[in-house]
Amino acid sequence: MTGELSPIDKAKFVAAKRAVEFVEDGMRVGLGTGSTAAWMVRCLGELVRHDGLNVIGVPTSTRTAELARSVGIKVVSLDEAKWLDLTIDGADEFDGDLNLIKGGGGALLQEKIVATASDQMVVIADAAKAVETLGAFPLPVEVIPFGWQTSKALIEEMIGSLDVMGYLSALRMNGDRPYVTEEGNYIIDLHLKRIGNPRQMAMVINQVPGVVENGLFIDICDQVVVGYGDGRVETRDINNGTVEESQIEFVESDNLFRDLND
Ligand SMILES: O=C(CO)[C@H](O)[C@H](O)COP(=O)(O)O
Repeated sequence: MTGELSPIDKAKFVAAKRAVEFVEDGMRVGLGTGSTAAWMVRCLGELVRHDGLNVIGVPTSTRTAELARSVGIKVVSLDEAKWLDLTIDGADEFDGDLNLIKGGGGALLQEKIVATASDQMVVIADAAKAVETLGAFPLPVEVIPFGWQTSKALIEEMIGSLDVMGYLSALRMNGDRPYVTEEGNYIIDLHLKRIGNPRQMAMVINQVPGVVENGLFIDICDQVVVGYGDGRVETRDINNGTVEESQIEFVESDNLFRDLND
């Protein structure tokens, strides 16, 4: 079964497997969205079903909620949980300060709210997500549909004076229609190539009327667990500056390795 996994899936899987070691009995856990987070939900489900781990999950999207329920994790809303011990989520990019770009999967708003409501955020990623400077991945900005073209023009105007290499922006599409988030909003992807000052960028973008949130996660992430295709895992901790290395074994399991296309 594991022979069917690509190196990138193996990297995502081992990062996820290591990250669920952070989950303790009785915790309320934010469950991220995306292909790496889906591995984490499956790994957590295994611990719930086979080891009797008692956790409550707060999902960041409908697809994560469905997956979590299907693997046996009890799911509640953030308002029911109120505060979380830990959130584990993927990212599109992370830098040396563990600042992130998120939202490639369109769930940035719920992801940011859930991560911010957590004592600890652990990001899981394959090594290709590590960058020196954020911005090669287009920065998603969630805007309300009303007047979105005006918001887009204002964003371009405001970020034009910041430390970036380009400021092309594009409305995210789903076929021939705008992509619509779970909150009914649109996403504008900013092709900046390089974000010299992510903190300033995040603040400036959120000043534009119509902007709901942007995909820059500044000072939110505590640890990044980086997976490699050969099973190696590095856990980088921003609070104590440590990098811990470990090796994760692939354990064949029909439950874990199904739905690879999630
Ligand atoms: O921010 C996200 C979804 O909004 C994802 O975490 C991000 O896009 C990474 O996804 P993947 O693990 O599939 O590469």
